[in-house]
Amino acid sequence: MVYTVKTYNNINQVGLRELGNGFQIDGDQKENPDAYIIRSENLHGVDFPDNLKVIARAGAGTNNIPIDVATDHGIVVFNTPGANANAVKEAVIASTLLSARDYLGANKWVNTLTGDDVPSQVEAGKKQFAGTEIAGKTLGVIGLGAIGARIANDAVRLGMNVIGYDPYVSVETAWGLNRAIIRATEIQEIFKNSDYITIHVPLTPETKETFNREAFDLMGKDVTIINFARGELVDNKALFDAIETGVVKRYITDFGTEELLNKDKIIVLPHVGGSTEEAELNCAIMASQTIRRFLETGEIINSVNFPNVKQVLTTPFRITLVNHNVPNIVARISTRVSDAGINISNIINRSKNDHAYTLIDLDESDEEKVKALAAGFESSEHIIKVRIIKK
Ligand SMILES: NC(=O)c1ccc[n+]([C@@H]2O[C@H](COP(=O)([O-])OP(=O)(O)OC[C@H]3O[C@@H](n4cnc5c(N)ncnc54)[C@H](O)[C@@H]3O)[C@@H](O)[C@H]2O)c1
Ligand SMILES: O=C(O)CC[C@@H](O)C(=O)O
Repeated sequence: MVYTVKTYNNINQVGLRELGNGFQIDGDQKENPDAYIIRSENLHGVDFPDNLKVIARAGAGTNNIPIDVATDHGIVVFNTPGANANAVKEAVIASTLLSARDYLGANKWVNTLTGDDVPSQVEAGKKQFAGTEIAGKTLGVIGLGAIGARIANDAVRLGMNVIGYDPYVSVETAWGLNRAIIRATEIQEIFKNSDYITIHVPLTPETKETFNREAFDLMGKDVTIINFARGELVDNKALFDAIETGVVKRYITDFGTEELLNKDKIIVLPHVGGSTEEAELNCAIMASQTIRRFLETGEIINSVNFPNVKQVLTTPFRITLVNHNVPNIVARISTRVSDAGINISNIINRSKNDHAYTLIDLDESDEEKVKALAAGFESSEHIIKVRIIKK
C-alpha cells in the first residue's frame, strides 16, 4: 500500500524522509491525497478531498485549520508540540534585549556617519543609545507551554524576576518550571507588575485581543510587549494609544499588518520565530512520524482533535473507525463484528466531545470477510470514516 501526501509551504525535505518508502509525496494522486503536511497554509473555506484522512501541521498553531470541519469529515489533525519551541524562545530572548537597548537604532545612526573622525563622532553621539539591562526587571509570561516555559526558565537564569500565568498549565510543564517563577492566578497580575510581557498561547476566542484597552490601562509606564504567538492577540488601536501615552515603550511582533509597519516604537518581523534549520527539521520529522504511525498502524499521538490511542497491532487486520460519540455505539460496533462471524481480539474506543475513535483488532485472516465488515461500517449511521489496516 502506498500512501500519498500533499505538502504545502516549505516543509524540510530531510524531515520528510521519515515517511519512509510507503509514501509518495506530491504524487500523481495529489488532488485526492491521504495526507496533508502544512505550515501556515490557510485551509479555512477549502474543501477537503474525500480520501483525506490526516492533516499534520508542522508547527504549533492550528488556527489556520478548520478543526471542527476536519473532525466532522473524520480527518485527524496533528501538530508538532515543542518542535519549534527553542527557536521561538531564542527569538523572544533576542527581542527582550532589543527592547532594552536600541541596537537597531544605534546601528542605523552609526551607518550615517562619514569622514576620518567617525571614531570621535561615535564617542560624542553614543549617549543617545544608552539603554537599560534586563537583569532585575520583571518579565510576565502569558502561557506556560512549550515556548513560554522555556522562556520563563531562561529569563530567571538571565537575572529577571518572572511571573507566569497559565490556568491550564500541564503537570509535566509545572514540574519543569524554575521555583523562582511566581505563579499569577489572574492575568491582571501580569499586566500590573511587568516591565516586559511575552505571550505564548494559541489564538482562540478566549485569547483573542488579550492585549486590549483594559489590559493596557492596568500597566505602568514603559512596558515592552512581545508577541510571537499570533497578531490577533493584540487590539492594535488600543496598542497605538498605549504607545502614545507612554504605557508601551516598544511592541515587538512576528505578525505584520500594514498599520504596524514603519512605526517608531514597533519592530515587526516576518513570522520567522520558528524559522531555523533546526526547528524546521524537527517539525518535519515529527509531522512525518505521526502521519506514518497513524496511516500504517492507526495509532494517534499528538492529535488536536482526537484522543491519543496506542495499541501494538498483533492480529492480521485492524479496522479503525471515526464515529459520533453516541450512547451504545461500542455495543453496536461489537455486534456487527460478531454478526460477521469475526472474533474481536481487542477494542479501544476513545472520545473527545462529539466524536470518537475506535480501533478494533480482528482475529481473522480472511481479507474478504474483513472487507465485507468494513463495507458494512461504511454505510452505518454514526460512522464517519472506516479504514482497514493489514499487519
Ligand atoms: N512565531 C512563530 O513562528 C510561532 C512558532 C511556534 C508557535 N507559535 C504560536 O505560539 C503559540 C504557543 O506555542 P507553544 O508551542 O508554546 O504551544 P503550547 O500548546 O505548548 O502552549 C500553549 C500554552 O498556552 C496555555 N493557554 C491556553 N489558553 C490560555 C489562556 N487563556 N491563558 C493563559 N494560558 C493559556 C496552554 O495551557 C499551554 O500551556 C502557538 O499556538 C502558535 O500560535 C508561533
Ligand atoms: O511554520 C511556520 O513558519 C510558523 C509556525 C508557527 O507559527 C507555529 O505556530 O508553529
